[in-house]
Amino acid sequence: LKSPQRLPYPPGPPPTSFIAGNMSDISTPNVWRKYTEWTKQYGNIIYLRIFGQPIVILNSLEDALELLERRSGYYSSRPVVPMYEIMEFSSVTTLRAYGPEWRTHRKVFQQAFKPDSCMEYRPIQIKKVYDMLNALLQTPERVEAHSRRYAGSIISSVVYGYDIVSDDDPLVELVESTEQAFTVAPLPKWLVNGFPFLRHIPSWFPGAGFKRYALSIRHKWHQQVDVPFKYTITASESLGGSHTPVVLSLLNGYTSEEDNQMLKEALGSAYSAGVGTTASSIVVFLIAMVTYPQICKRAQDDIDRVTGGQRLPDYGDLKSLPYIQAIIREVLRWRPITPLGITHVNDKDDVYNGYYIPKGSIIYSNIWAMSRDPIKYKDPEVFNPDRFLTEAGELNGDEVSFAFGFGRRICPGRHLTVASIWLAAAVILASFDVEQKKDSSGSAIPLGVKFNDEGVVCTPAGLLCSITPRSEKARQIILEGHRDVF
Ligand code: HEM
Repeated sequence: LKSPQRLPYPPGPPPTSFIAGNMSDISTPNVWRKYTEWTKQYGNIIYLRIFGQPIVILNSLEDALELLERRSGYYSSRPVVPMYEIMEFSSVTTLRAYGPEWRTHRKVFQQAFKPDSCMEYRPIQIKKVYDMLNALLQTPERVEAHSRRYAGSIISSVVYGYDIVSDDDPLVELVESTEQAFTVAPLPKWLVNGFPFLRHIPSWFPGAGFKRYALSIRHKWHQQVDVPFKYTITASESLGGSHTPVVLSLLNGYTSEEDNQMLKEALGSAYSAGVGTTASSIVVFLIAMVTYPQICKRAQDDIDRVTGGQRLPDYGDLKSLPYIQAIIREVLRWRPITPLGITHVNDKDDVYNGYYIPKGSIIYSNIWAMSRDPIKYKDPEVFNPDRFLTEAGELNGDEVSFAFGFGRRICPGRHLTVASIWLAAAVILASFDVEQKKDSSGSAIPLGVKFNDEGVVCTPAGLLCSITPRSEKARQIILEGHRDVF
């Protein structure tokens, strides 16, 4: 038998620089589209090298399932990124190396966000969705901020029992900075990522702006972990009511100093990982509704059939509204928020399909390419929820779970987020007409939306659209419901 090292690496473009390897190949916006294009030339598994670091891109679902799920015992670590290290983001659940501490984090997530636990959070989601509807009645043009607040206030209420009451809440500000740092820090534009010794430069040194930025983010990350946690402990007496915040319900199981720290970090990570992703998915849903008015109308008809236009839909209607569930699956597929997933690393040499995959390779799962599989998803650029329905109008088995990653590192917040997005979509459609904006002469105004094209997440911003109550009755339902739940 040949030793793995003697087998070829998977195919890929030749390096363009002796030292930097394929660096120039990957330094382009929307690089996931480029990787998808490359499959025509190199096949589904592509190999690159950057400053000597092996990189493997998995473009097909089958390969990702084989390596990242079936072999997840040794494909579940994360790369060391110097910028993240300086920020101390290596303590974020998402970025922790595979090992006992990461396992403790996952235990926290399993306890807090497993399907059964998520059922208990539904009253919070309902309350927060009324809040969002009310905000949309007043300032529909601020829809992106309202979606963010909806997503953020669900997590902060569930986890900390802390009510976010305004967009300039300090917790919101903190998480915005750390979220942005999470997405830009791994980019090759930071020299220190290619030359790790630069991390030792003192922050006052000329040209060490990267270090000052990273240290300021470190400080914010520590605050994000500590401040809301302390709030819950200090205010625990007054946080009675129907829901016990996750911090208080789990605290007794994490009493040692190390465990307590893990609990804090995991819950701080939930907030970081769950706000922008959920809010962006709601914005993608709105973009789809404005772009495909006939789909919006069909969904509204479906909801009216179930509610008679006399009330808002809620979780009790989930099964009666499969088309709305199909819309959410299509949202996840059409514009994946993490088009290249979160990178995995293998901790031992491996052989796959006759190719050598060296230990320590950085593995990208090209979720973008998987969502564009032309056999599974005909006309992949078209938003078409029907691809998730059978002829009888029932949901098929494709839950687009690849949008949430793979194996042991699969997104632990997926049950919560799908429920939050579904509810937001159902009540917005029940209450509002979501259409393209018109100027005073009646001409349609372009959507104005731009998707972030670099970094870890691909999120939309700048959406312009018209969101108006469907009727006086719809307005009344929101106002009365809002009064009742608050
Ligand atoms: C539409 C919304 C969301 C999307 C598309 C999404 C997607 C993802 C993806 C692709 C990963 C990487 C999985 C892998 O490494 O293979 C991930 C990890 C993670 N997600 Fe989500 N996510 C969403 C919402 C949430 C929410 C609401 C939470 C928290 C409640 C959350 C918490 C996490 C955490 C902690 C990880 C890291 C898991 C680990 O490394 O072990 N996510 N997510």
